[in-house]
Parts: sequence; structure tokens; C-alpha cells
Amino acid sequence: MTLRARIVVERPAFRLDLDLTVGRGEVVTLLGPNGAGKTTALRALAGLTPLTEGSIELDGVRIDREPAERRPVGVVFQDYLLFPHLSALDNVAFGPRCRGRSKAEARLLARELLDRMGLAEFASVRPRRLSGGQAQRVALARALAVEPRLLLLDEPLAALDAHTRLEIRSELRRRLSGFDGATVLVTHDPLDAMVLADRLVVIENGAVVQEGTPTEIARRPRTDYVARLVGLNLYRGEGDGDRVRVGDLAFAAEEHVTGPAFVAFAPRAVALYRARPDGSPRNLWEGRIDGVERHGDNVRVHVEGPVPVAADVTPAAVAELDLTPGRPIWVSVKAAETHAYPA
Ligand SMILES: Nc1ncnc2c1ncn2[C@@H]1O[C@H](COP(=O)(O)OP(=O)(O)OP(=O)(O)O)[C@@H](O)[C@H]1O
Repeated sequence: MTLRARIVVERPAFRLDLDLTVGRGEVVTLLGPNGAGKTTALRALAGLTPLTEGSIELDGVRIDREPAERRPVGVVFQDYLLFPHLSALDNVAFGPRCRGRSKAEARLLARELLDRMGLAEFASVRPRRLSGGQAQRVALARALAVEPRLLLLDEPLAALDAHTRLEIRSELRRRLSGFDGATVLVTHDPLDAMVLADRLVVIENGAVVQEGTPTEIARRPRTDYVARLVGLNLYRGEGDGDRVRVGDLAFAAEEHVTGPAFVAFAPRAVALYRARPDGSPRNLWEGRIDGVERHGDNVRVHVEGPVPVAADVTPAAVAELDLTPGRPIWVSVKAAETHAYPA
């Protein structure tokens, strides 16, 4: 493990108590409602908030007694906090300079990083002339410039508009997968969490309530918050432009994707049938009822099969469908309600 931490921060009306381990190259997302303690945890890892108790080890070495600027940690803040009066290049070169690199070395390193982020031609541009996505890449380059072994990102997509967000989300995932240290990311957006994380750690009121891969968490929520949060079926597969293959299934979706792809749809987009439906709707397969539970005014049906799926049906439909666990059932999802995007 690269990062091994026990983070305890006490405040008059709040206590954060968190065990966190993150492996090499792993992206762990801290997910939780407002006030859960996510930012506090991140700030404690960065050395910006003191620990009340606990310790933080990176590659077996304790870093929690080191001041922030001595820790091998890179941080991307929510609004990036780029220095407005410095060019993109100097923003990125700032960290290495502070850590004792010569001006020429720091600028060389910064230039390489900006190149890697596809920002070579923006090196001399000041932050206010960058788009949200570009500013985020500069902030990521700046965090990586100190050659961190731990990368921390606080709501890295929050400053972007909804349209840019989709694209930047996939791009950020690719960039994070190229980093071989440990990454801890904080968000309260479930889709960001699902897409960006190898593993989710859900925190509520300063404590971990659930931990696992996005699929595990989505399949078996343990708290109302998590259940509401993951109101999505989500799979990872391979797109051929027309369909996205997930195991034995090939999903037709609204969007066309080639290469590694996610497929997502809401449980309310899923229709269930006792017998194979007439015609040949796309995205159709046979499964077996795994479980049934109340979900707001509806009933959530879990179906096992080639992929596990959650379907929301009305109480009236429940009677018609005979939802006994183990019973075979046909599942279909409209392509128009199925979303695909690059993984
Ligand atoms: N500087 C501070 N002094 C005192 N209390 C604070 C301070 N910062 C945060 N808190 C409190 O600590 C708790 C955890 O806050 P924190 O910002 O870590 O939550 P969060 O999960 O990041 O929430 P959000 O998603 O709203 O950013 C909250 O009750 C908050 O009011």
C-alpha cells in the first residue's frame, strides 16, 4: 500500500475518524453528503489541517509531522487556485521552484507537463484566459509538478458547466490512470465518483459507512444516502461505435462510443416482462429475480443474469409480474434511455 492513514480530526461539534488505505496507481474517491468531512480529510492528508489523533504513512514513512510544503503530495483544489498573475507555465513551475529546483529545471519540467496535458500552446497564457477544462489541466499539471506520491483532488469537476463536465470527466480519468502514486479524490457527485474511482469510500457524519468498487456499492447500498446516490445501473464495457459490449450483452445507446466505455441507465428505464416481449426491442435479455425492495413509491427489483440490474416498477406491476426470487424474467432497456460514454 502506498497510503495508509488513520485520520482523526475533532472540532467542537464534529469528529472525523477515518481509516484509509490506497494502493499504488489506485484512485479512491471519498464520497459523502455536505458536511460529512471529505474536505477535512483531504486537508488533513495535505497537512493543511492538523490531526487530533492518528497517523499518515506514505510508502511506510510517516508524513503527518511534516509541514504541508515538505510532503510529497500534490493538490488540485476545487476552484484550482491558480495564481492569476502568473502564466500557465509559471503556475506549474512554482512548486518545483519552491522545492529547490533551479528556474531552468522547473520550467523544463513544467513545459513537459503542459505538453502531456495537451496545453503546449497555452504555456504563456494567464489563467483568466483559459477555459474551465484548460484551467483544470493546468491545476493537475501543477499538482504533478512536485512529483507527488499522493495526489489529492477536491471536487475537481465542480467548477465546470454541465456540458464540459462530461467530456472532462472521461479525460480526467485517463490522466489519472497515467499516475502511478496514490490518488484520493473528494466529490459529492455520484456520477463523478462512479466514473473516476477504482474504489469508493462513502463517509457520513465523519465516519465510513460503506466501501467498495462502484459496482459493489451500486449493487448493495447500505444506507439511504448511498441508495439514493447510486440511482443508476452502470457497467464498463467496450464500444464498437454502434454498440457497447458488456460481457455477453451488446448495448445500443443514445451515444456512439468506440473503445473502453461506460453504459449507464436509471432503474426506471428498465422494463420487465414475464414472457419474451413481441417484436425485438434492443437491449433485451433474460435474467432471474434476485430480490425485491421498496423504493420510494415504487418497488426496486434486482435481477441477476448476464449483468446485475436494478429495475423500478410500480406496485401495480409487481402483482402482474409475480416477482418471486429465482423466477425467470425478461429485461429490456430502451436505447434512448441508455447512455454510453468513454471510460
Ligand atoms: N475551519 C472549520 N472550523 C470549524 N468547523 C469546520 C471547519 N471546516 C469545516 N468545519 C465543519 O466540519 C464538518 C465537516 O466539514 P467538511 O468541509 O470536511 O465536509 P465536506 O464533506 O467536505 O462537505 P462539503 O461537501 O459541503 O464540502 C462540518 O460540520 C463543517 O461545518
